[in-house]
Amino acid sequence: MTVTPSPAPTDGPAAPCAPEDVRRVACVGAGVIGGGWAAHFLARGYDVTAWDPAPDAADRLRRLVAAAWPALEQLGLADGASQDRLTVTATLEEAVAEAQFVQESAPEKLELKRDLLARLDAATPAGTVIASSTSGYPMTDMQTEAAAPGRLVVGHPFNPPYLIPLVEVVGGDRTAPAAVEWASRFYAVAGKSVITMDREVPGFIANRLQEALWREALHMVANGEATVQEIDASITEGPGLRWAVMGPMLTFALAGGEGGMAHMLDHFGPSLKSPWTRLEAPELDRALYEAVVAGCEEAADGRSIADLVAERDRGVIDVLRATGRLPRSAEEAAR
Ligand SMILES: NC(=O)C1=CN([C@@H]2O[C@H](COP(=O)(O)OP(=O)(O)OC[C@H]3O[C@@H](n4cnc5c(N)ncnc54)[C@H](O)[C@@H]3O)[C@@H](O)[C@H]2O)C=CC1
Ligand SMILES: C[N+](C)(C)CC(=O)CC(=O)[O-]
Repeated sequence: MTVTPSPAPTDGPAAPCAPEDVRRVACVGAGVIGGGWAAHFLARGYDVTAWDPAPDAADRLRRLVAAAWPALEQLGLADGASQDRLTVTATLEEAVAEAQFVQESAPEKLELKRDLLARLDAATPAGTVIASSTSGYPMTDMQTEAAAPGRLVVGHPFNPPYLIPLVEVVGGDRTAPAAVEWASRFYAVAGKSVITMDREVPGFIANRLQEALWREALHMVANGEATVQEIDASITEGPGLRWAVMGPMLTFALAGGEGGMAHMLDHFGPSLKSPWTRLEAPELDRALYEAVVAGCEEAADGRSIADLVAERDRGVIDVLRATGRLPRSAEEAAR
């Protein structure tokens, strides 16, 4: 993981301020992820301006932030942090007019992202870094319409951005390396755990891995080999418990006993040639779609989405505490 210092982007005017001096962040697109980002930045004591074209966006955003707030109080709010520091604006231009950092979280549609990033670039103070939450589009493909593409980066979060620390940062062909460095430093200052990638990779790192798992899960549902509930339990009762502590590489190194990864590879490496994986994604036809949706409803067992969000948030906080990423008690926090 690389987190680098904070020079200004090199093309065009310098960034208006150092990452440490940012006070005002704009969140553009305020659904699940934009709302989660807004909650995170508010909890970290920033002023947040937000814009979303949906007619009910302001109410929806305020509800999302209010629902996240108990979890954020448990994590510990920054001095001065308040939901009152959120301003929802009537136009995109107002949202970004005084922004020192912009996080774009609009729908995952390439043409929409291209146009929106160009519009943001035209409206945002010169030099201010603009990050996209995209889950997979390379910035090279999204920055084509912007007049100053050098300040556009990907800042890929994980749901919910106010609880899951990781953000993957990467630029496109026309991004100034200094903008990538500035964004990485800013996210770190804002309390995120940052992986700065030095090249564009399909799916970044974590989604590339998640998609491999997801593809196999869909194959198993499509072929009736496992139910939705069995798939979820196979992770939450199995490897998922280890993955919160140690990633897949070190976890498997331990599978080699005293011999570590070298023995693990000698022992199990040849089995990678077995046809365990199906590599091609299955056809997401109506039958598979309905099987997955019905399976999730069965797994929810009457719990609403709000119930599940609260349950997830409690669980993630417990895991963060148990693994020492958060203080376990008030005494430990004071030390
Ligand atoms: N949902 C997830 O788990 C994750 C999503 N992402 C990425 O975050 C971005 C947003 O995804 P979600 O929040 O899940 O979607 P969402 O559908 O919950 O929210 C999208 C929001 O964008 C608004 N919107 C529509 N057109 C817009 C425009 N032209 N300009 C600005 N806002 C517009 C919509 O009204 C909606 O409120 C996508 O790029 C997605 O790939 C990244 C990580 C995780
Ligand atoms: C489902 N998703 C591909 C949009 C998920 C992500 O991009 C990251 C996450 O939250 O797991």
